Amino acid sequence: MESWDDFLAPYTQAVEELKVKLKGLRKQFERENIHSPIEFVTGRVKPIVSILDKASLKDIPIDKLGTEIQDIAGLRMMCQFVDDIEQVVELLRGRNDFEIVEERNYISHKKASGYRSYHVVIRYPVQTIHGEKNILAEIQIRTLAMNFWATIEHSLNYKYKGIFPEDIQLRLKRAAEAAFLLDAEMSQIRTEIQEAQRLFSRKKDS
Ligand SMILES: Nc1nc2c(ncn2[C@@H]2O[C@H](COP(=O)(O)OP(=O)(O)OP(=O)(O)O)[C@@H](O)[C@H]2O)c(=O)[nH]1
Ligand SMILES: Nc1ncnc2c1ncn2[C@@H]1O[C@H](COP(=O)(O)OP(=O)(O)OP(=O)(O)O)[C@@H](O)[C@H]1O
Repeated sequence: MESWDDFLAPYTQAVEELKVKLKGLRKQFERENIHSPIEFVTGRVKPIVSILDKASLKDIPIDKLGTEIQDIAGLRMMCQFVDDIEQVVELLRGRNDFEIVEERNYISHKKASGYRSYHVVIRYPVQTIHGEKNILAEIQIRTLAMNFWATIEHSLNYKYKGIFPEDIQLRLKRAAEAAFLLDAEMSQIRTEIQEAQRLFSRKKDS
């Protein structure tokens, strides 16, 4: 079997390239002075311990890691508003530098934990000195509020090793709903401000 360094090299390459490409989208919106549906982008290569944990949990043989674990290369795109998420997904669907292999909508179908995000799994071609290598990468698209909840829940989960007491589970679910309500309220405020601005400029013109 190849070394971890050799195995992970194309994933590292893909994460670096995709970070540049996806951050580039934000820059294009900024340059054209229009609201960017992308607030910021992060990426990481899955830590080896986490790959091994997932493989053992899901009974994945070592020679199938690249095909069975979809998030060895992971990107995350944070949006201000829930509506921005659909716009980002449309932008991804329109690209021709990778192929979308799966979409998972955990916004309309939230997870039992309360987790919300939109996941897009892509097949990305990495150019290597030995030719093209296709790898899978997972892009998670979420609002800042969804990210706030998921980040804290993830770090608490780590401390509790995945098994929360029931009352904590319930409170986390409620906190996820509170984050979702906050998203809805921010969208509503934005719509009202936009309507007021439209009325104001119409009055000015007449
Ligand atoms: N904080 C948090 N993150 C989650 C939760 N569920 C999923 N995620 C994120 O989403 C990824 C898994 O995405 P899924 O689309 O559920 O992938 P899967 O292969 O079906 O499921 P896993 O076996 O959990 O990886 C995880 O690696 C996390 O980054 C959750 O309840 N809390
Ligand atoms: N797609 C992604 N983009 C950016 N960061 C991510 C992505 N997925 C996970 N991370 C972050 O990378 C770190 C390590 O992730 P790790 O893969 O161990 O967690 P996980 O995603 O919850 O995995 P698992 O599904 O195996 O439990 C965590 O801080 C996690 O929030």
